[in-house]
Amino acid sequence: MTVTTPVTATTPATTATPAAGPRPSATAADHTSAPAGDRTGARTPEAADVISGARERIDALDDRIIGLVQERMAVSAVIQEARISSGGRRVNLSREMEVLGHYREALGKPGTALAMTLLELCRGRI
Ligand SMILES: O=C(O)C(=O)C[C@]1(C(=O)O)C=C[C@@H](O)C=C1
Repeated sequence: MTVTTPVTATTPATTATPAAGPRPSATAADHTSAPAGDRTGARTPEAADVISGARERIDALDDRIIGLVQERMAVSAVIQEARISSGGRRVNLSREMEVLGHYREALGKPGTALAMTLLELCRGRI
């Protein structure tokens, strides 16, 4: 089986401190049909190696994504504080429509859901 590796960048996408924390430990379900000590679900050692390596890359990418989300939250807070201090409202719906459209164009319908989650992280629930 061939595993494609579309992401090749190795430089950090942000200077923000990655939010690395403890990862959940394996549950009993992870071990039901795999060799002892294997958490990949692979049926061969070769596949297990591919999966383990790719998972390390995913973990590193997730750390960068989390760092970018935290950076976005901080920048969004600057905007909201400036607007509120000037007498405006926290939320600007026309701008949110632009953000939603941007994500939808790039990622399709699930991109809209992702953008909505990001907006909620950045300005709270409305
Ligand atoms: O761009 C703004 O005006 C923001 O306040 C930032 C932001 C965002 O996080 O993208 C947050 C709240 C607004 O409702 C719209 C967008």
